[in-house]
Amino acid sequence: MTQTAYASATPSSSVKPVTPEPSRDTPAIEMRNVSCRFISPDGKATVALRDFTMSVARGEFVAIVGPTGCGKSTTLSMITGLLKPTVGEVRIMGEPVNGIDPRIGFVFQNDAVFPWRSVLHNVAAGPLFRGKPKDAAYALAEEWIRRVGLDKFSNHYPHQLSGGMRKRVALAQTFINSPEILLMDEPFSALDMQTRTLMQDELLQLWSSQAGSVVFVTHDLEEAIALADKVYVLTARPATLKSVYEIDLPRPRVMSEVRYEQRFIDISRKIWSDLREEVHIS
Ligand SMILES: Nc1ncnc2c1ncn2[C@@H]1O[C@H](COP(=O)(O)OP(=O)(O)OP(=O)(O)O)[C@@H](O)[C@H]1O
Repeated sequence: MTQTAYASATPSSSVKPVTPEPSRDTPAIEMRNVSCRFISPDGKATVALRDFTMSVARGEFVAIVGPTGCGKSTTLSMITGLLKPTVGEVRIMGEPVNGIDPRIGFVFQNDAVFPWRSVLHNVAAGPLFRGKPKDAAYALAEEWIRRVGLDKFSNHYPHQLSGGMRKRVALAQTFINSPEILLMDEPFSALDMQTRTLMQDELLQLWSSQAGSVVFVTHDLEEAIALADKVYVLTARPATLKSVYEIDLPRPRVMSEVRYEQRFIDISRKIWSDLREEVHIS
């Protein structure tokens, strides 16, 4: 585990020139000295993020933790292009963010499933929307439904499924589009502990079968450490980057076991001592 001080983040002079076909070395996501300020209708300013720098490599799994309301979701919104930074720059595969990018997939706390569509129609919606022929889209949807263990529930509607099953639908809906970048905002926080552990295992299996990068926002430090290659710790609002930890736990990781390993406990203790100060401030 190595800790990188914020001040030692890569300087902006090392930004590589934009090329039509970025090399595999170009980070999937780069946020350089990004700040975000909201102005309310009565003119009050809220600084949600200040001078934030992050680089996510191809295929890397990054988790972001920080006190409530510090600016974690705001960070994801800027990667999606839904929100523009007030200051600084966000790049995707070496190019400035320009609107909604089809290479990016999302999974949020609330399931983005259509309640009036069956599991099959929900999972097929993405490929159909992207212009895939109907037969191919439904065949692919069936394949993904099988991969997330819902083959017996293809014709069920979301209200007939448990929270964990709906989350599986959400994962199938996202992974079917082979996203190069996956953004996850507290995706499992509404689930009970046991289902949550199963879903974390499932996520790691799906992620290791594709070459995508993940940015995973969570309140749960143990979840962040168990899943990620790197954990970014944010300060209390206005959030700045406090520290970055590389998580050197070997893969594949088994969620129900990894938390009991001594190395995991040591890493948790170290990062928690950093995060605790911020949670107390907020
Ligand atoms: N559109 C907006 N307009 C005004 N203020 C906003 C807007 N979006 C977020 N904020 C404010 O910016 C700050 C950061 O919000 P954000 O949702 O990014 O925090 P968070 O770390 O994801 O929170 P949580 O941990 O509670 O999910 C908060 O104070 C929030 O009220």
